[in-house]
Amino acid sequence: MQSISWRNTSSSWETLVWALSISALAGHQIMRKYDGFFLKLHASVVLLPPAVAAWYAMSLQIGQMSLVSTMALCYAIYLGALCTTVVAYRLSPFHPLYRYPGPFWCRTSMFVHAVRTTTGKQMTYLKALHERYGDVVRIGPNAISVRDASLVGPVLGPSGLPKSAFFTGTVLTESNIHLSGIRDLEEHAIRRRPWVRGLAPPALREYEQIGAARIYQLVNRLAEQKGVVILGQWFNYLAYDFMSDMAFGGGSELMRDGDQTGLWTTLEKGTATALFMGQVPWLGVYLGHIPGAARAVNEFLEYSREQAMKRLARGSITRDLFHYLANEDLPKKDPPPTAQLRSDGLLVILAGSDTTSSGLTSVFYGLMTDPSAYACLQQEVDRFYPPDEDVCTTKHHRDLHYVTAVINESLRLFPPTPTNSSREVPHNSKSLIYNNVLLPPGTLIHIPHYVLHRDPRNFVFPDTFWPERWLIASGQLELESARLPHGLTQPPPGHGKPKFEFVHNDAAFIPFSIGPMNCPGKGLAMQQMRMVICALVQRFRFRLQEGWDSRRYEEDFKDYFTANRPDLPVHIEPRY
Ligand code: HEM
Repeated sequence: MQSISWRNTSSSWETLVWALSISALAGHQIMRKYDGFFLKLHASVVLLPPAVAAWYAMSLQIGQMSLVSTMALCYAIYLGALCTTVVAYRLSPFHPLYRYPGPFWCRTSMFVHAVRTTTGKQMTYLKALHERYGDVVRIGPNAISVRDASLVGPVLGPSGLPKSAFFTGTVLTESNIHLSGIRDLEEHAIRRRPWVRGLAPPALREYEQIGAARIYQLVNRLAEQKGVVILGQWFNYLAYDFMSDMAFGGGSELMRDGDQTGLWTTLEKGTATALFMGQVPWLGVYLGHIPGAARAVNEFLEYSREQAMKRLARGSITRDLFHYLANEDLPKKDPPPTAQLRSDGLLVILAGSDTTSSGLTSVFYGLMTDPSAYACLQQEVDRFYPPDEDVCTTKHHRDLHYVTAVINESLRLFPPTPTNSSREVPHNSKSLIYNNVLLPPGTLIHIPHYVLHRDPRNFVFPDTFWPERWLIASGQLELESARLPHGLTQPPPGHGKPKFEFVHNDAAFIPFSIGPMNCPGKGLAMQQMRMVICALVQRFRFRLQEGWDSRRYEEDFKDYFTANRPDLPVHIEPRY
């Protein structure tokens, strides 16, 4: 009798295991079809089947276990089957990205890559992967990284692909998302219009005074400093104060008061968490529903939202970027909804401050580690901005060829967004083929700037700071008469060309990205960087702190979507 009941129990469990396994297969198909943010649906798929199975087992008294043990067993069986199904499919030849090589574990879950990003070394990791596996590497179940410059145009250009959900994950919400996270191409184009007006050349001329006031303040503050000065930190403060002027008509005085509330630390902590969430956006959005989760990101988001609300309440005092974002330049047009202004105000700070500051820090690092490049730049600045010339007039900017070359070279070696955000082939599209690379629907494509910029097929001496390459490439300087990178010498006149092939691929230089979702702030960032360089080089002489190992810059340059960089300790001497 006992053996019959045992057999009944065991066959009932068998049935239950089968039912749970089949539910897991169905659950996987539902997840694949509704791959996005469907909290209730996803929660139902994950939680309901084992709960039903446990209730069934308890009601038939299968196994005679406690409720907790029955539930635990049903969840273990179901979730085990679900994970096995998902992983087996992702590893199988039936997966559309099976053809692409890449690390084994990356194929199983996007978490594997997401964890990698927490080291801040995503850019060198991706570079190493490309060196090992080739131009197309599978870095996630549905994600590839591409190192082929010929794909930049098709993927990012005018008829390129929409953005992925990366930014949705970084800001922990899919509602009221800022411009950068809008995935629908038409909606994105409409939302971008005020940004384009507010960052077009006529508007930039209006901002010159706002920018100049902050730069004079920086020069005065640096003149007061004694001993070692952490230059990168001053650039952070400058960029943040300036972008707060642009976004909120003021409200930040880091250069005057220092970072007393730890705002910059919050920003840096926030970007690290945000980058992780960007890789697994569903997790970011779902965590966003839990109060207290992802605190570092939330603190910064809240701070910026508060500033935007204050600015809205105050109205315009000067013509800043917010003036355009709020349609104040088009009196007949209604202002956008407050939620949109709040999220776009936040984007001004996020997109404009850390990036420009990173670019400036890399420029000064490059100059101080290459004294002859510093001397060339000094000469150019002195020619256009002698001591009695106002450094904040932009009238000479178009003639500052060497300054521009130094900026380009710094952004090439140390792009402020080293790996960029990804694009996605829409789920309802057909497979695309670009230059023999097949992109099935739902594929995420990363084109990491850092990797393209450091590929010797795109730039000769890819790891060397050599501003002259930009002048040679644009025909302003002959290779035969150019200063060569450190350690190389020109053959004497009449003895032919230097013994290397000059390789320079402008299409692979994308620090501001390209296409309809590129950086609309490029003009403002370049204007601001030129002003700062001229102002500082006109007034001071910089040198690295003795004993500071300059290799640390490369080693400690980190990719948390925007780049964290070493502090750059320097000595400053006034020139007059
Ligand atoms: C050196 C400085 C800067 C660099 C290297 C930089 C780089 C970038 C890059 C690479 C993107 C494209 C991201 C993507 O493809 O998803 C981007 C987007 C953006 N940047 Fe910048 N940026 C800089 C400064 C600025 C400034 C000063 C602003 C002004 C507020 C700004 C505003 C934006 C905005 C609004 C977007 C989103 C564009 C869109 O989605 O249509 N950036 N930036």
